[in-house]
Amino acid sequence: MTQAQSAQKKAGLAEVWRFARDFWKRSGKRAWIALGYLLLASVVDGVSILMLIPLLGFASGGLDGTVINIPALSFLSGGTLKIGPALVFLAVLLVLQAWFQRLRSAHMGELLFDYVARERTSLFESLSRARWDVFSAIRTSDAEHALTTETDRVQGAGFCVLMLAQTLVLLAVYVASSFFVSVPMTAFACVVGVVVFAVLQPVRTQAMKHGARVGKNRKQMHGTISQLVDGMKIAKVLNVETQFTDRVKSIQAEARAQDREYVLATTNSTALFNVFAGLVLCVFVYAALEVFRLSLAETIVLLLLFTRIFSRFRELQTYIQQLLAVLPAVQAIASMRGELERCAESEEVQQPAWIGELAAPSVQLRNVTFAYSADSERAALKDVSFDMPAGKVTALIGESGAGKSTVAEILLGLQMPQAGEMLIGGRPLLVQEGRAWRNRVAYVPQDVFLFDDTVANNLRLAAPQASDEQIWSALKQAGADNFVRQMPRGLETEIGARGIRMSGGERQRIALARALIRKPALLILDEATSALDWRHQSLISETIMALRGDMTILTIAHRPSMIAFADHVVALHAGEVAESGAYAALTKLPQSRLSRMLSAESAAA
Ligand SMILES: Nc1ncnc2c1ncn2[C@@H]1O[C@H](COP(=O)(O)OP(=O)(O)OP(=O)(O)O)[C@@H](O)[C@H]1O
Repeated sequence: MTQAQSAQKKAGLAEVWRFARDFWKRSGKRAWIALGYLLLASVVDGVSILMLIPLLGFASGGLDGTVINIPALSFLSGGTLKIGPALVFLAVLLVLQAWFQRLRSAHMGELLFDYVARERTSLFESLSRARWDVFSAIRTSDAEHALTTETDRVQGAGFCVLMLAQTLVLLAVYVASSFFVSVPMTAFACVVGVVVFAVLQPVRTQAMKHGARVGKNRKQMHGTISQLVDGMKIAKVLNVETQFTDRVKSIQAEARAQDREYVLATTNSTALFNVFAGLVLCVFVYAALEVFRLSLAETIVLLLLFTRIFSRFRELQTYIQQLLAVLPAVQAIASMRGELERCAESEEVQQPAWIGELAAPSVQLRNVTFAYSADSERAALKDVSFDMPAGKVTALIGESGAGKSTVAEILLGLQMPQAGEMLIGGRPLLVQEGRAWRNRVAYVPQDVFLFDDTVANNLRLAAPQASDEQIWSALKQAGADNFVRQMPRGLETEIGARGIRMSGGERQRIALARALIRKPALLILDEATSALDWRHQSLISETIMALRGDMTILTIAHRPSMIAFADHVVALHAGEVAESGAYAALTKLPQSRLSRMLSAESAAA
């Protein structure tokens, strides 16, 4: 065995032990209760097998035969038993066994359910607590995969630990029972079981490797399939659905090849176990009858116990194998959670009085430099400084990739600049005040997110205490009240997957209403009206103009209609401020970026 193989073997079993200990500790007393019921059921099972000896004695010696040669059972009735009481006793044992097994299964089921629910919730909590820069670097499909498929595999790991505990208990009970019949024969069965278990070590090593490969493959499959489903409309338009199907087929074929390899290895191990068991059984019968001169009844019971002992060894192998195959999922989730926890935002929402009292503050960026990652070739924002006057509307313009959305993320406190600072009402915003600041900011992005829930609940996400009147008023401000009134159940209409489907423009108006209901100090509109027709755009423009003074507003837009009402304009170019000034002043300069943008738009119109 090479050094690497030996290290892997140790790592594998050490991981099994570590996970089992951790699982047991986390499951608390419920795991012990389940094990207690299991122990009771197993002891009853062991005794009922031993009961077969007197029963077989009756069968072979006639109904008056009563003497049994087992000291362990002599306490029952001084070593003698009649058929009637023996059968009643056996029946009671069977009922008890069934009842204990039922209690054990119920406890195990609840235990596993709670375990996986805790794992999933805690991973979700870690994701939701992570800093935005860390969260946004994770692919959506990877997060979904970890929260669904991988967490289900963790449940499988918990199940294997319970089954391993059960197998060990049963093994102990059967070994103890068969010791009462014949010590040497029991020792023989145990030695054979241990030897075969040891011989199958390479299969267990393979199981762990397979588990790691499966985790990687399934993550890739999940990511690709979710991308293909998202892109189905484009596939249809381009008439390339078959290419999509081919890609699914190819990742499926890869998964199939891996699974086949694993199934072959594991079924080989089971077959090997069974062949061994068959051969050893023959030797066993010969030794019992010819060497140890046991009675027929004792030999039959020993055989029964022997097959059970051997089956337990096979189960040990199977469950350890299965556990090793799912342990990579446990490790992947633990490392993802650890990573996220290290980058968690402070949970505490420090609510400094000055933020709570803000009405429509001035907002300034001072020499802000920001790069998405330390090794990125160029910074998304370079030494950016501009002012958003208190209670006024500032328009942020610039070509695609100029850095407008990055500015929005910094203003929202989601990203912290590597250099420079943001001043709110003249005060710098500290890292730990980011969450409190977001309570006072509303944001409407281009890609609107709405829950599959009622209209009212979508708005109450931003203001849980809002009354129906307040909701209607926000909808009216956003120009959404008319179409909501026409919906079958008004505010209580389900939207999204479970309810009616809305147009892009309608969704944007609901999202705007959700932002307005918060009565924020700063409102950020990031291409928020791109899907609206001119009539609704001008309606929203009027709403925004009316909000001037109540809040400070930043509008990121390409269309003149969403800029025309701005007091102040900032133009970005390649991450730098290229121009900044009053709207009226900039429009008077024919060479200003704003004038050129407006004239290009009107020429295109
Ligand atoms: N999550 C990210 N990770 C790495 N780079 C990013 C990320 N988001 C944006 N960038 C890069 O930062 C730069 C500025 O992007 P940003 O989205 O702020 O531009 P924008 O002006 O909003 O563009 P658009 O008008 O097309 O939305 C671009 O070069 C972009 O590639």
